[in-house]
Amino acid sequence: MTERELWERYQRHLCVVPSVGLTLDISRMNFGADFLDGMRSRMDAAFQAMDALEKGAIANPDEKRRVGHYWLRAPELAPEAGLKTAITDMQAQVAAFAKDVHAGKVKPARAAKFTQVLIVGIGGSALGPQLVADALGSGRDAMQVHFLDNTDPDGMDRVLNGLGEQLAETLAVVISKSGGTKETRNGMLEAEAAWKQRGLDFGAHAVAVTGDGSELDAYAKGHKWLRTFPMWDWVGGRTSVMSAVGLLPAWLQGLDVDGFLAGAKDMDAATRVHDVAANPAALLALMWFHAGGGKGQKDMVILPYKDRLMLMSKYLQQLVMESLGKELSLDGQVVNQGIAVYGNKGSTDQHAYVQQLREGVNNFFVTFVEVLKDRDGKSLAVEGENTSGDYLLGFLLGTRRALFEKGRESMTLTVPDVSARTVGALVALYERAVGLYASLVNINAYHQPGVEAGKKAAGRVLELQGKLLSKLKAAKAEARSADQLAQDIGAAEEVETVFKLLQHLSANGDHGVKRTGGARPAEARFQSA
Ligand SMILES: O=P(O)(O)OC[C@H]1O[C@](O)(CO)[C@@H](O)[C@@H]1O
Repeated sequence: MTERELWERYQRHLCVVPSVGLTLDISRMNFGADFLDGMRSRMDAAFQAMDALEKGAIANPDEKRRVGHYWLRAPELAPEAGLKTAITDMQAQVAAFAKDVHAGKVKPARAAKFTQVLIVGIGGSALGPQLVADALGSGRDAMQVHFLDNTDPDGMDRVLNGLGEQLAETLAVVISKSGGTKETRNGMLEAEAAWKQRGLDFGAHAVAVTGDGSELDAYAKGHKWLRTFPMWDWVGGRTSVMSAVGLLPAWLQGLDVDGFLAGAKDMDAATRVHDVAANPAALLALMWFHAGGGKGQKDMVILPYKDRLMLMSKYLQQLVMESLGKELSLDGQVVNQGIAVYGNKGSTDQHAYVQQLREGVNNFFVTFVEVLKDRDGKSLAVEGENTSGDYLLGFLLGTRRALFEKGRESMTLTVPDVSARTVGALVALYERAVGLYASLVNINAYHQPGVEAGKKAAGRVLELQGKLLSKLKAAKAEARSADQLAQDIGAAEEVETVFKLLQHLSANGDHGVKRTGGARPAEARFQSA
């Protein structure tokens, strides 16, 4: 194609969303002239499924749940008055609470005000708040936000020790929809211990966001925490950033929550239309289908040319992969669907994996995210009249061209700035695209049965550890091999897990297990010290 023909193709397929100032360029995706027409009936069915979902149909049949994240920014569209009130009440509660915190009406015992927020959560109960905090935050925020999003002891030490004396002015926000996620429970207990160590009452520094009646809810109430805020079964964790999960941290940080919700609402209006050419979510879903043959054969590389959007790929990794990575279709057929997502930020990635994108295995499509506004205020001319921002665009366009020359496909999302409105709009755009794509490939986007297997297996590992420790204590100073110990606890077949457990126990002082003997598994001996 000549440059002129590409320009024509760019204009013909450019999807413009004036309400949020966003455009989606699909001209560098190599779909044929009849692709969009050929997909029309599938797409119509996807639109109808989405319409039904928004009206309150059971869109998550496996869990028999409704899917209501679109109502979070348009409560008036909720199918029942009770749902609408639940949302507006939640919005009012989190806003009022944050106001009281900022004003020092809700205050810690040993400081005039809360100045720091520690969010404890994982997956959808952390990724949204992390994206928003990083995209929109600054040193001038009302409160600074920190995260515990794993059960890694050293990771937690780093954050808690970093807060140090500031724990006295830190508000802990423990977020878990289910209220039973072990990583979050552990983070909460470790945080509680850190507060206690400084003679502080954790409950007077803590709030929870969780489902009514959950373990966390009971703990928070039982330990007289400051407040609990609701989470509902009709909001999925990975689409919860506009529930109290994301709104409470954003309010506390002092971000433009109204703009965030308004951007999403405007994007919802734009992506609700059944006209594919005008609907960027439909076009995204169709391009994903085109690129991967409806089977996820190509990975989605998310490349925002903006530091503030660096967490977008991490956020979309959960949204896309937990939603679309499914073994079974809605009809129960084995389909093993999914699209792998990765990325970081440009132009940084041009000095890392973009080499492979241009010359290596062609198993991906790129989504560039271009942000028109470089910075607040004027820029320095770094070379001639060129600014750093001019370079950033130059690198984006250069990479887009270099990839296209080698037959590697890309799309470009262009937004005016990184503002609350834009981030809200981007979240809403991808939420809708994921839902539509799921319909195109006939899967349930709203459950995550695969995650349970790993959780169950982890439970078994910890059960084995309990047995092992009892045995080691009973055996006192007698050194035994992993094989012998596995037999001792009636788990001969699980000797590899037993060895891994012993290796970990003996590397840490917590349980008093000592390792002697050789470096190879069969030579190692373990005993209670
Ligand atoms: O909010 P919760 O219930 O703690 O769950 C956290 C995350 O864990 C998952 O259930 C997966 O294990 C995600 O879907 C969810 O976002």
